[in-house]
Amino acid sequence: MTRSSRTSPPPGTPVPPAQLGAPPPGSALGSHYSRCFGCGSDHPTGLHLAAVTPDSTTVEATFTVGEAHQGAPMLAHGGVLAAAMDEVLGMSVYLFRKPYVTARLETDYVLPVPVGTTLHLRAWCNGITGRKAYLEAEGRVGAPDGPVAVRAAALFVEVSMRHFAEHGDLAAITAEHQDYEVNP
Ligand SMILES: CCCCC/C=C\C/C=C\C/C=C\C/C=C\CCCC(=O)SCCNC(=O)CCNC(=O)[C@H](O)C(C)(C)COP(=O)(O)OP(=O)(O)OC[C@H]1O[C@@H](n2cnc3c(N)ncnc32)[C@H](O)[C@@H]1OP(=O)(O)O
Repeated sequence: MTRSSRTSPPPGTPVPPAQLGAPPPGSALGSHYSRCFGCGSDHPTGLHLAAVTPDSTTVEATFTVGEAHQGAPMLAHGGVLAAAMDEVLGMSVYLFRKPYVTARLETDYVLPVPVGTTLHLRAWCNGITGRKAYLEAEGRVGAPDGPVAVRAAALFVEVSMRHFAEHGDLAAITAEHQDYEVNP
């Protein structure tokens, strides 16, 4: 396989500026889908992440680890933490106003995260080249400048809305995304 496993952009890849139509600085981002495990308000056991963008290019959210998120007794499950990172990474690339999906996600677990911990999550884009977006995120304990407990780096790949229509549920997309043309 010749596919590169890199999650950081090739040298010289530009960091994209804020896009026309991106939410203004300070905006709450809302959920992209009400039944999303990461951000959906109608998901009964989801993470219910609510994010803001301070600057139209990065995303911030908090996630308090609950009893439902345990792996070892009273410690966060690594897969749940990866899901939280995936969600904020996805939200951050969506600021560039195109649909993307996660192609590769790397997670570094730096500190154990006890139940009851509030993680301050932040995600940002390090560069976009063609369909490939290189993203990074971190989760800090207790405060935006607290110790880093989790780091993530990811490659997201741009897709068309047809991706979600063909592989998922077109009716659910049109119900919640009237702003999108599935077949532009
Ligand atoms: C109501 C419904 C709403 C629907 C959503 C609507 C809009 C979105 C709106 C808002 C979103 C906001 C927030 C979202 C927040 C969180 C969501 C979390 C995101 C996820 O959780 S999403 C689920 C998990 N995700 C998948 O379900 C993907 C499954 N997968 C595929 O669908 C294909 O695999 C795909 C499309 C990735 C590529 O397929 P493809 O055929 O289009 O393109 P191809 O293979 O040519 O790749 C092109 C270039 O990427 C390189 N590349 C590809 N994969 C790579 C890998 N793994 N490692 C290294 N490089 C890779 C190639 O090497 C090539 O590179 P090069 O161009 O240099 O050759």
